[in-house]
Amino acid sequence: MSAAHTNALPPTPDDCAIWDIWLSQFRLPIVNVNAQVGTFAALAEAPRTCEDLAAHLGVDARALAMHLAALCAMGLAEKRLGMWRATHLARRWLHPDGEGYWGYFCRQIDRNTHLQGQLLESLKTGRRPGEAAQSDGEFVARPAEWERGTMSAEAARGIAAFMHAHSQAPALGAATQPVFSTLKCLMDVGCGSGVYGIEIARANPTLKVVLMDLAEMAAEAQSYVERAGMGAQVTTAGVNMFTQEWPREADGHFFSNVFHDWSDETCRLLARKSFEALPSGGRIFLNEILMDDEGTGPFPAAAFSLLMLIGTLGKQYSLAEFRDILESAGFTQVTAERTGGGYFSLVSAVKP
Ligand SMILES: C[S@@+](CC[C@H](N)C(=O)[O-])C[C@H]1O[C@@H](n2cnc3c(N)ncnc32)[C@H](O)[C@@H]1O
Repeated sequence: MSAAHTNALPPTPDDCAIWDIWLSQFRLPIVNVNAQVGTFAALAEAPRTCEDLAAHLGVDARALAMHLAALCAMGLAEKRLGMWRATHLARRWLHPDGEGYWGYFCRQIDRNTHLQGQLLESLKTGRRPGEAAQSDGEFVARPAEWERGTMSAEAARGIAAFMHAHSQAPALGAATQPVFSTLKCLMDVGCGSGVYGIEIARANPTLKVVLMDLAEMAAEAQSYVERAGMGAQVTTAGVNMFTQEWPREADGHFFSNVFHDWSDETCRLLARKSFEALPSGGRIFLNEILMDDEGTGPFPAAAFSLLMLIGTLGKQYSLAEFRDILESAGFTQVTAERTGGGYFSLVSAVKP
């Protein structure tokens, strides 16, 4: 298709259908892994908290919480007053003693044994599948690159292309948010290809944008800036957000899909670093697919969270969890809105 033809297409920021397609690969393996560890049988016997259920099954409670959210979103578990139980569907069709137990069928029809194995291991251990799995799964190997604080130019190119695809629509959605017009300079921290900073700059011609990432990724983002013809407004900075001083000129810090890569403790550290570097009145933004407050879904957030479990040190957070993290650093006025960019929401808070 020619560029002219592509540009003539309506500029929709909605790519939810594509997300539904790729996240659907998690559905059957989640059911099979939970049948295997005994989740349905245990939740058919008695309602239990996530922690009690984890102890009963001998699995990791944090990982189990992510599975329960996905099972709830699929109609197989429900949460009432903090207690989880199997729904009538799961009691009838997924209890191993039930007449017409679907477990045998689902197990045999599931061809995605790779994902099944990764989900099972991480559910049992609470950690990413081991080194052997990391070498043969593309998206598993990639985050390990940035955790070392450095990467090859080739790895940066691959990660940027991967991220660019899944971030183009949500970047268009984020860019329409009026709050960015109130800022002078926005720093896109952990920018990847820079797609968010580029689109937000395009929508706000007086806004200066700094794309910040590890040196190799910042160099890669520079090529996206040049291709977009946005060099007059958008610059890049190679900075390790954990070990180096942050540039100080920005009155807004934007993180997309960055907090979800890290533990609660590391997110608190990032929030503190942002707070220190912002002026009074400055804003922090977290662009993420949010879990609901109860940890009961929705499915895209729960499945994406499981991808984080097997590939990173993080998970998808709820607004309640982000509020706690941001307030612990000193931020106030924590709010969130769906941007219209796919499933993403923009969390925003202010440094008093
Ligand atoms: C999941 S990607 C998100 C990219 C982009 N924000 C997006 O949503 O498309 C996480 C980004 O964080 C960056 N990152 C990881 N560790 C970093 C560090 N120590 N300093 C700066 N950036 C880092 C990675 O290089 C990567 O580009």
